[in-house]
Amino acid sequence: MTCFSPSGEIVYVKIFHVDMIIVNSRRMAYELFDKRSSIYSDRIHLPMINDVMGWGWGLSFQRYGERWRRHRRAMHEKFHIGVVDAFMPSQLKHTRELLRRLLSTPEDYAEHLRHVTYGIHVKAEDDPHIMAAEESLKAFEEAGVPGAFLVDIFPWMKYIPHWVPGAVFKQKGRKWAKSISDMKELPFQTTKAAMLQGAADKCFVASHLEDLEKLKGVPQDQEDVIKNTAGIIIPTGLDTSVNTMITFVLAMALFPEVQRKAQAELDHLLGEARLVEFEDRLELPYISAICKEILRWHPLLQQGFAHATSEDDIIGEYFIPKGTIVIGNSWELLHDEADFGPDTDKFIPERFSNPAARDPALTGAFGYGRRICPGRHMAENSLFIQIASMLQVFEISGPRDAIGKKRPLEYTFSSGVLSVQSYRALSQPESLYFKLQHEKQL
Ligand code: HEM
Repeated sequence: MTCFSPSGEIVYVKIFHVDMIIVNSRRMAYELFDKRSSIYSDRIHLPMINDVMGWGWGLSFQRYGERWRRHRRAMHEKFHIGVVDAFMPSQLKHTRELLRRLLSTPEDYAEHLRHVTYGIHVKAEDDPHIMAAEESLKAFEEAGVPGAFLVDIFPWMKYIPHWVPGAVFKQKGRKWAKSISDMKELPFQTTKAAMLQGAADKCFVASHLEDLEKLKGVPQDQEDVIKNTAGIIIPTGLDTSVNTMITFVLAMALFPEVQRKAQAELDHLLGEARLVEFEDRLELPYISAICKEILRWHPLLQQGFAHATSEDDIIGEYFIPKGTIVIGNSWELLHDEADFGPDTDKFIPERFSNPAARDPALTGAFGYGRRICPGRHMAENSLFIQIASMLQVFEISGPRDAIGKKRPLEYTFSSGVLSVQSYRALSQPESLYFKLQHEKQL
């Protein structure tokens, strides 16, 4: 069953016994996710992810309440806007490494982005931390769509033993559960062991554990809270940041006039004197506008990440029962011409020179209300330094044929929880050009 509010601002859908509303306007998103945030900040319990795969410890899947609040606080303490600049030296160092890697094998740009995004000391190939996180992410891609597994509709199925013929979901779940557990345990144990030897870098886990030693009267399970929170950083932050950068590479190949304008801004400020740094940000308004336009033009989570209601509610004449899935239609909000000016399907960073244009980060690109992405300040810093540095050093262009003639650029975006650009096509050796502009500085 489907019904629309007269204005189309919300759409109500019922699938089997599941109630769902889709929020299509910024006004309604503000009304529900912000003004009524105590009702609209829950998540539904997905038996496949939480019980079969054992991922209930992940902040993103936790129900709204005291447990979630403690995990969210642990995240906030290290990533809020007042402290996040502490990551800048490491973000800069890894961006420089990205440039050097791009210089040697530009065709592997997607891999290089993946490798340097976090600044964890990963081995070049088959790093166990990254492999566990990537397996878990693949599992999430499959299981994160509500209803993808029947056990989400008939929760009693979670009791079926894995050896029952046909219980494929249980066999998959067992396999994924191992990667999900490794993803949480391995980095935590590695850091703890390094701390004991006095050799740990200042990182999320080390800094929390140091604080913990000094604090008195903390709950006994606080170490678990730290471990759980650390364990969710890679799966929530890695694919989102890397794929946003891959969208940037695509946009630069598709819109060379934007790239030229950005490079002119960088050249005017820095010439060949030095490589760009965080301190230059205020003097690079066009680069900052590109960062915003990347988040707006093709948002990675087009339908956000589903919230749920924790109490019954009434919107106008509609009754919204407790347990309703609530989806913020981020694509719609980020393409609303009333907020972003004309031609919102086109990549036009100039739209942000109008002071009335909204900030995409606060219009759905990072989600909504109390659940809004806690890593967004760190992500925005990463985007800025990586985008500015890549534009300063390379010219990015689309595919060429054997004699160097430009070929049309083909690309697709997937339609899963994350709308990921198919970079397989783009990363064919001959297909993307990174022409060097300022090698000396590397
Ligand atoms: C460009 C990069 C990123 C994008 C586009 C992005 C986007 C999002 C979105 C749309 C949500 C769902 C919010 C909601 O439920 O309303 C979210 C949640 C979350 N993000 Fe991000 N994110 C990014 C980077 C990061 C990074 C770098 C981290 C970690 C350092 C991170 C950690 C998280 C966590 C833990 C949640 C779950 C929050 C909760 O359920 O309370 N994200 N993100």
